[in-house]
Amino acid sequence: MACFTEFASTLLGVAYRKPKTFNLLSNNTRIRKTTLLHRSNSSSVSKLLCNNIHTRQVRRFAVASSSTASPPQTDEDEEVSTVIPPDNRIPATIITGFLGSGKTTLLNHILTAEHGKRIAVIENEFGEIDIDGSLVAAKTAGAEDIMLLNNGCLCCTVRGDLVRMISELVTSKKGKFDHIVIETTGLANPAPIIQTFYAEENIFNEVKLDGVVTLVDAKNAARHLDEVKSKGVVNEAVEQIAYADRIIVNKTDLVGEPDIASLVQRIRKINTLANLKRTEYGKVNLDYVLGIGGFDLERIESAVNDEGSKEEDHAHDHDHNHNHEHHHHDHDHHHHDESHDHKHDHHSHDHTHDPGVSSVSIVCEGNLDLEKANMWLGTLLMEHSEDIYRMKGLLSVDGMNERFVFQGVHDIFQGSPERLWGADEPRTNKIVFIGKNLDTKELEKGFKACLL
Ligand SMILES: Nc1nc2c(ncn2[C@@H]2O[C@H](COP(=O)(O)OP(=O)(O)OP(=O)(O)O)[C@@H](O)[C@H]2O)c(=O)[nH]1
Repeated sequence: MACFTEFASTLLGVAYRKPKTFNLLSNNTRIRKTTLLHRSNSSSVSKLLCNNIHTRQVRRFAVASSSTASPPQTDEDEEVSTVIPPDNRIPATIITGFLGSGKTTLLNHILTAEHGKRIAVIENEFGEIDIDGSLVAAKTAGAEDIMLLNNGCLCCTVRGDLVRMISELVTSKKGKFDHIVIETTGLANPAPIIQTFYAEENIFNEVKLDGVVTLVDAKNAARHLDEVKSKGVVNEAVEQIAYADRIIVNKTDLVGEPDIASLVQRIRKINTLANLKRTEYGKVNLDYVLGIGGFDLERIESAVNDEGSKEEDHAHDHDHNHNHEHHHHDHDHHHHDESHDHKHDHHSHDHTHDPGVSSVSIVCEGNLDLEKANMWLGTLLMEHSEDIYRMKGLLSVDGMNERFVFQGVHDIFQGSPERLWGADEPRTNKIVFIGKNLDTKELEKGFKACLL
């Protein structure tokens, strides 16, 4: 717990201080059962991702010291394992999506479907006080609990309320529900909501973020994505797609195939990590939206491996996969840069179109030099964490027999050694960044410079 306090205070104080160097990985040969989560540290050398923390089959926060030296080995250290410990916290799913995209429709579908899960709902209806109208089905279906946040938007003013509500659920109703679903307002930016799950000790210890599900209105989304915002103002429609683990292109009954196809293409350029489905009235299999594991280190491999080829249950699956095959086989890196698709140069410079939100992937065989990788990734996070919305990766570090998996949201970084590399398995590094103004060439160059 002390560890978390340390983490939390670091977390609050870090934004304004920059370290000279930054250490992410430590090259100890002993790998322990541990899942680490760090936020950028103010010390001159800060480890985000290391394998020498004294953690014994528990999941907890940790902030590494300002020294690169390993702690003394104790008897405890004899127990060495590469297994990421089981996570029994209550999963929480965030449903987001632009105004009218079908969030409540999906929620009703979740609550009325047969899945045997007892679900607690937190609904953020900005300015509305009546949940009866929108969640009739939910109420009659017997959602375990429906809590309403209606005095502001979750992403702006009522995060404290969210924390209180989740705390209330886990203290007074623990054991009475299996899953929390949070429906945001249509104008919410998911980032602060996601960060709540990591920043609040009580929540982090009891509840794990399962995933972000983003509804996209097949008819109106393109217009929202195109919307020009004042400088510094985010385009929520773009942000909601960028942070998603699951994308549901809804209301497909209202538009023709060409429009849907071009929207899907557009979405893919923003977020190559998320799975995508097309639906009418939010009708998806429940396991598509519950039990996602979007922030689980255990699932990093499938996320980065399937990247760019994850449209499900659709006749165009084959074409889509085919189009993306070369990403994994023909090149050692690739990128998707939305900015190439937009011709908004004529906009006056005090307006921005958010064209820079895109995905960048690096896939490259070889072993990373530990020192260099630390420096590169650490500096990247310190300097660009605001622009890096999400990232996932699987690394091959020289001298480390285990694969190293990590995921991050802005300056929150979580990583762990995972299973051993197979004897004949190619030691391939894979990293996917989703973010704003990502400089593909710089990222590739920086990464490759870390290879031995
Ligand atoms: N034609 C059509 N209408 C849909 C579909 N999905 C939802 N709707 C309708 O679209 C309207 C908006 O749906 P909601 O589920 O309330 O959307 P929402 O995202 O919760 O809306 P806000 O909370 O206002 O942001 C409702 O009238 C739904 O019945 C669909 O696939 N096709």
